[in-house]
Amino acid sequence: MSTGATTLAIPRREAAADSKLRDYAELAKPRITILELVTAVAGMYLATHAQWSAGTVVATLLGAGLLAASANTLNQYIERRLDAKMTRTAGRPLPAGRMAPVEALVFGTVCVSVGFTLLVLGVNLTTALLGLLSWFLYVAVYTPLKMRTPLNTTVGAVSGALPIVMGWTAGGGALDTTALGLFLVLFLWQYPHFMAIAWLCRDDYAAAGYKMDTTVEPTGARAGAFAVAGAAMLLPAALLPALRTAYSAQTYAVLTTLFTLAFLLAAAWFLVRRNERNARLLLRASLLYLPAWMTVLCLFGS
Ligand code: HEM
Ligand SMILES: CC(C)=CCC/C(C)=C/CC/C(C)=C/COP(=O)(O)OP(=O)(O)O
Repeated sequence: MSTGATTLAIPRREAAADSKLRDYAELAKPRITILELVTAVAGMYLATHAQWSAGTVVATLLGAGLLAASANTLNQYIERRLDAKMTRTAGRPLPAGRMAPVEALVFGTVCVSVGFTLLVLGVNLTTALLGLLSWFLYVAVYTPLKMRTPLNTTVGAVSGALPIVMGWTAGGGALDTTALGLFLVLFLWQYPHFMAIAWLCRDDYAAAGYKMDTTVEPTGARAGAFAVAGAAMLLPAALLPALRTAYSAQTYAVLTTLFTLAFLLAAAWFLVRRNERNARLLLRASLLYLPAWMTVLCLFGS
């Protein structure tokens, strides 16, 4: 009998360790963090034309990844009681009670310390400071502002647009017009991306008391207008990073203009008919737009 108890005990322990690991991963919001890291790789590729050292790539990804994981963890630590009120987030480790808040606090603090140190020592000071700025804006400005004003989105968008610039400076790029162009594309892209989500999750946001564009103006017309404005301004902004390039800039300009127009169309369609289907379409378009733009940028814009 005791043999049976032993064989059963091991898988249970493994399962517990596995679910603990999954909880830590969930604190880092892996899908957002991974896409952020992909943008950093694109920025770095552009600066180095892939003549990069493996050490710098690893240090940049690890450092930026730890900073993003920390920011997302501390955001969930601060919002643990509010997350419990929203269907979308109630199952997260803290609101669901699977993890003690102090555990998340320690994890978030360790990640930001290690991540920042890694960027200072293994990459360069500019990249480390940009990372710290992004972390600070997300944790200390964006997160508390969500309860006060819909302007929170603008602050969140600055934070979310910095990792591509971090990749650029990690690869030796200067804070010049190319860096500004990269920043602007990511900054503007977040308006259609988030206005679609703000519409889809408006009941959740209202239940928790968040001041989002779709809770302070529930018809969604304002959110739709922001989505269209963001996508429209992408048309000139997306051309900036290719200004310094030679012959292939034309191919880049044509392709980027084409799918920015498609993105704009999805935003306009959402503004005109604000329903679940069109909001999902716009969200999906946003998640396709970024990889498409980065691919074209790396192939033809560098
Ligand atoms: C103002 C800035 C932003 C806000 C407020 C925001 C908010 C959100 C929220 C609430 C979700 C979850 C949607 C859901 O559960 O259905 C989400 C999904 C996502 N966001 Fe964002 N986001 C922002 C910027 C970004 C940035 C900068 C990136 C990466 C470059 C990003 C990448 C993603 C990805 C990959 C998803 C996952 C979609 C999925 O679950 O399949 N977001 N965003
Ligand atoms: C290098 C570094 C520090 C990168 C940070 C990147 C980062 C986390 C950007 C913020 C993007 C953003 C505003 C997401 C939404 O959070 P939310 O709080 O609205 O999402 P939620 O409702 O799902 O919690």
